[in-house]
Amino acid sequence: APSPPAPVTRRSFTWDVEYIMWAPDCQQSVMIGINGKFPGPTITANAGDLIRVEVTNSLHTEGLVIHWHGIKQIGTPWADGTASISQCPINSGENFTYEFVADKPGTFFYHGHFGMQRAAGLYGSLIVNGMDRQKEPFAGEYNGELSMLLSDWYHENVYAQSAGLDGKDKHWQWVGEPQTILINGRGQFGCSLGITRDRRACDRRKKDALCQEGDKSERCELIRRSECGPFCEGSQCSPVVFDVEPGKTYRLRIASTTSLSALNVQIQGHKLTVVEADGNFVEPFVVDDIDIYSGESYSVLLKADQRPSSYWISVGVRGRRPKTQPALAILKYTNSKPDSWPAGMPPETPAWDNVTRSKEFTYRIKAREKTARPPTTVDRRLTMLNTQNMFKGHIKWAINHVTLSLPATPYLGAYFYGIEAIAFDSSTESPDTYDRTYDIQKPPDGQAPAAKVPTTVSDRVFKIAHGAVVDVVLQNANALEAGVSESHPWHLHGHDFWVLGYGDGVYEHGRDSKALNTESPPLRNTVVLFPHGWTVLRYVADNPGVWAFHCHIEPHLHLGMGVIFAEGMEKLRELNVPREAITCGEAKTATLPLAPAMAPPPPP
Ligand SMILES: O=C1O[C@H]([C@@H](O)CO)C(O)=C1O
Repeated sequence: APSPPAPVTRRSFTWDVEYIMWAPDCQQSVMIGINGKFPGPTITANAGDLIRVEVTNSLHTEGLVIHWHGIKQIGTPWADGTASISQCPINSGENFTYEFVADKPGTFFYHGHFGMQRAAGLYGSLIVNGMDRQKEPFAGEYNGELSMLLSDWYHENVYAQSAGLDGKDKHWQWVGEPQTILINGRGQFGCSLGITRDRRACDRRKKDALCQEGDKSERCELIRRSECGPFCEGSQCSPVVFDVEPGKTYRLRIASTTSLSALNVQIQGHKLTVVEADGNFVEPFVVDDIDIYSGESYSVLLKADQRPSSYWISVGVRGRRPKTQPALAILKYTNSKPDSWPAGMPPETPAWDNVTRSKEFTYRIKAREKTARPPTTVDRRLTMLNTQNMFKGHIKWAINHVTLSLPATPYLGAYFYGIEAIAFDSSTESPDTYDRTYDIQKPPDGQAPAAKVPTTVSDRVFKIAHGAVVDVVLQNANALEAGVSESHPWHLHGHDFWVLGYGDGVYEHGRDSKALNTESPPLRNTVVLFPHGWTVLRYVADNPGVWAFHCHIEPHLHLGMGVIFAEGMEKLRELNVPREAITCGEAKTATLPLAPAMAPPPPP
C-alpha cells in the first residue's frame, strides 16, 4: 500500500505592515515596519513546512507586496511577491495571504518588491533548517547558530529617492551612498569611534538625536546620560552583541539585503570557513573576511578559539568609493568582562577598488560534492549586455538596449486569463543577444555609428518553454562615464542556477565556453557580474511561473535593469492560482475562456 503523505507542518504568521517612527542609526526616520518593528520578524521553519503569512497593508498611501528571496515557489508562482509580475500590489487597507512551501534548507530573507520598499526597511530574515537538522552537512561541526542580516540606510526617504531617479535632465538625481550600514537593523550614524574623541560633534549629535527637548522618556534620558560613546547605548541603534562560549563553533548566517552597497565582513582575530552560499552547501574554504553583494547569503563556521574577550565585527563598503562608515558589532565571549569594549581598532575593510581580491573570493566558491550537476545539453542561450544609457533625458540601465518597465496587469494574470495582447507588448520577445560590434570598453556615446543602438523602454518578456535548459551570459560593459563599469549582483526568482564561470572582457562562445566549470559549479540564486567582465549561468526551466531576473541594486532595478522570464506558461492553468492575486489592471474584467465541455449549450 502507498505510504501516507508526510504530515505537513504549517507555520502561520499575521503581519501588519505600517509606517513606523524608528531610529535605526540613532536618527529618527519614517520606515516601513512589520507589527510595529524594524526589521520584520524572523521566520524560522524546516524544509517541507508550509509557510502562511497573512499580510495586512496598513500603509495608508501605497500598495505592497513581499518577496521571499531564495524560496523557489514551486507550484506557487503567484506567491513570489513581485508587483506587476506575479501579483497585484496589496491595496492599502486590504490583506493578502501568502502560502508556500519552504522547499529546501538555507539562509534566506524576505523583502518588499514594489517601488523601493526594500530600501524603506521592509525586510527580515527567513531561516530554513533541514527536515532532520542532524543530517544537514556540517551539522556535527557547530554547536550553535548566529544570524546577521545586513542592509544599508539612507536618510532621504524612498519617495524622494525614486522621484530623483525618475527625474529628467537636471532633475535626474542619483541616490548617492547610504548614510549607514545596518547589522540586524542597527547602525551608528555619526557615532563612530573617531567621533567619540570629538566633543563638539558629540554635543551636536546629542542635540539633533532622536529626542526632542523636554522628552522625558526613559530612552531619551538614557541617550542624554550616555557619554557620546561609540554605541549610543540604550537606543534602538545600540550595536548587536553576539555572545559565544569559548571553544565552541558557530554557524554564522550572513545575508545582505542592501539597497546599493557591496559589503565586506570581518571579525577581529578570527578566521571564517565558508560552507553555504544562497541555501546551497559549498566546498568549505577558510578566509579572513567575506565579500557579500546585495541578494546573497552565506553561512560561515566561526570558532571561538581566541582569548576570552570581546572582538570587533566590522562591515565595510566594497566596489564603490566608501562614503559610509563601516558598521560595527561585537563578538563577546561569555565569560569575558561584562562591559569591556574590544581592544584595538576594528578590522579595516580591504581597499574598495581592489576588484582582484573580490574576484579571488568569488571564484573560490565551488559546489560541495553531491550537489546536483547541470545538464550538459543546452536548449537556449541568452546573452545579456548590461549598459547604462540616456533615454529622453533620463539615466537608465538597459539589457540588450532595452530598459524594463512593468505593466499595470501582472504578467501572471495576463497569461492566466489569456489577455497578453492587451496587457503588455507580447508581439515580440525581448532580444536574446546584442550586436558584437558593440565595444564594451567604451561608453554608449563612444560607440562606432553602427553600434549606437537606441535605447527603448519595454515590458516585453522572454518566453521560456517548460523544461528548457537555459544558459545566460551576462556581459558587462562601460557605464555612461568613460573608464567606469560597475559590479551588478543578478538575482533570479523561482530558481537556483549553476554558476558556470566568470571572465574579463567579452565572452566568446567556443573559446570561453570550453573553460566553463560544469563539474563543480555552485548553485546560487544571486551572482555578481564584475566590471567589464562576464558571468555565465545555467538553469532548468522546470517551474512554471513568471520570474524576474534583475540587478539586486534597488535603484538599478528602478532604472530598468532587469528582464522577465515567462516560463512554462503552457502549464499555468494546471496551477491553483488565487484570483485575488492577479485581478487588477486589464485582468479586472477578464474571465477564463471556458473549456469546450463546460461551455453553455448553444441557444436553441
Ligand atoms: O546608476 C547609477 O548612477 C550613478 C552614476 O552613474 C550617475 O550619476 C551611479 O553611481 C550608479 O550606480
